[in-house]
Amino acid sequence: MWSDVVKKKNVWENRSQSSPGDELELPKYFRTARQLAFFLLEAYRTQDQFVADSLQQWSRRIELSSQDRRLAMEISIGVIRRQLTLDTLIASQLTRPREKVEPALWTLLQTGVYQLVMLDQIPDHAAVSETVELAGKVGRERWKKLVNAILRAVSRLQTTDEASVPQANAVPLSEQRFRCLTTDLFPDPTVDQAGYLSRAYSYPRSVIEDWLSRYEWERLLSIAQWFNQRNPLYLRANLLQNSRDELLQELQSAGIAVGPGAEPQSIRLETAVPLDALVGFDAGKFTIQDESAMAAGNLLSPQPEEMVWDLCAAPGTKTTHLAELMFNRGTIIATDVSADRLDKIEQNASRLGLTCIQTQLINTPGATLPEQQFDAILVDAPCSNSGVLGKRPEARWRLDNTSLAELQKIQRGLLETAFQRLKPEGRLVYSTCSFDPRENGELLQSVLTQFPERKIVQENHHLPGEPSDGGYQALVR
Ligand SMILES: C[S@@+](CC[C@H](N)C(=O)[O-])C[C@H]1O[C@@H](n2cnc3c(N)ncnc32)[C@H](O)[C@@H]1O
Repeated sequence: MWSDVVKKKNVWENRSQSSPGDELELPKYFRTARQLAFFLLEAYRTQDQFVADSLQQWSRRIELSSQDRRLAMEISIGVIRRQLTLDTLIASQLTRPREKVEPALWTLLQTGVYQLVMLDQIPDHAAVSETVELAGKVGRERWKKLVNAILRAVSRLQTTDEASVPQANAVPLSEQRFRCLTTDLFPDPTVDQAGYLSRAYSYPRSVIEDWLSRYEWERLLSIAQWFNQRNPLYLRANLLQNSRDELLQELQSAGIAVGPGAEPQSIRLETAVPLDALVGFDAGKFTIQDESAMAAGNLLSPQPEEMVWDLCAAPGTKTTHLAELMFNRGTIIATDVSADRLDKIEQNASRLGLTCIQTQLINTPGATLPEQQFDAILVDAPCSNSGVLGKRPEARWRLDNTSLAELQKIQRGLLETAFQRLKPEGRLVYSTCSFDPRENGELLQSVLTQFPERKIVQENHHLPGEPSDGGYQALVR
């Protein structure tokens, strides 16, 4: 899967380890949101397991209302995103060094502090008492005293005052809304911009320094905030099943707040809606896809009867878009290195009623690359995911130059292979969900020096939040 190509790195890896035999036992059933959140975070810390994967693995053990399930997701994803801010708050109230605190206890403190500081809807007394109680429920009575003391101390750090601009005592809550603390916990943003952004918005300092070299302060504040908040989701209407207007009307009649997006097929969901409330999904009327990703298919604009190669295709969100644009006529060879994820392309194609897609596993012994020449090729390369850090909470902690160098090698190899299979009059789209020029335009330009007959004819640069995910696409002829 895509994550195989990115060096796995656990941000907690330097912490002291629990003593042998001291492991927490996984509950038979998860019956509270906070308990589930805690174990999701522990699975991430100890096994480097993504929250979404643990949820899938434990689905039979989860006995929660959809509201509690959402709270568990909010806390676990929020803690992964905002851990540097939470750690700063916790460490400021501890008298002993962090290494002397059991790692699982630290996780529990993070969940409590997240509820105290970041969740307006949870009263402080509930955040404290529920977290203390959870310590007992996971069999760690001895943690209760410290949890109670630290959470109460963090609660006292908060004031009811809010600021509208960054300052050393201000925790960002939403765009131009900051919670003031009684003391300056973060670096002064007028003196150390990178230090403030890194600590208060929770990003590795090296990432912030890189962004600061490319973007002005105000824009960077918007980007840093955008990745930390809940943002609108987009649907792609399957135009072979219904027009966008028909789908808009159907969703509106079901009481769902929606509006048309900027791409011809896109629909913006104005509020968060559980998937099972979205009428028409099983019937193949739409796919969940960000608007900036839809732009890739539209840029390639494959035509009916063409021979198309989608080189990095799984799980097929873009492949199925290409098939819809071709009115399901012609051939799309959809290749990937992940067999499990290739199955997902077939499931998606079947749900959407698309039959022109042929999947093929590549890079395994005996498997070969497609032999023929293509009219159109999509290279949707594995990348740093820097444009989708909000949707992939773990990704911000994996952004570093070593991973980038590995990814660039793969991206270069994929592009070279693709250009060799492109008909002379053919067209290729290179796309990533990153807004880092080093794996976008700069990389493509350097590959094109080997193919001087090819030229970039259009580039889309999507900055995060303007208006949706960050990403890049280039059309080459
Ligand atoms: C950005 S994801 C593709 C998402 C997909 N296009 C979609 O829209 O659903 C990148 C994909 O590249 C695949 N991949 C990684 N290395 C590859 C390689 N050397 N050749 C082909 N695919 C590769 C990964 O398995 C992953 O599925």
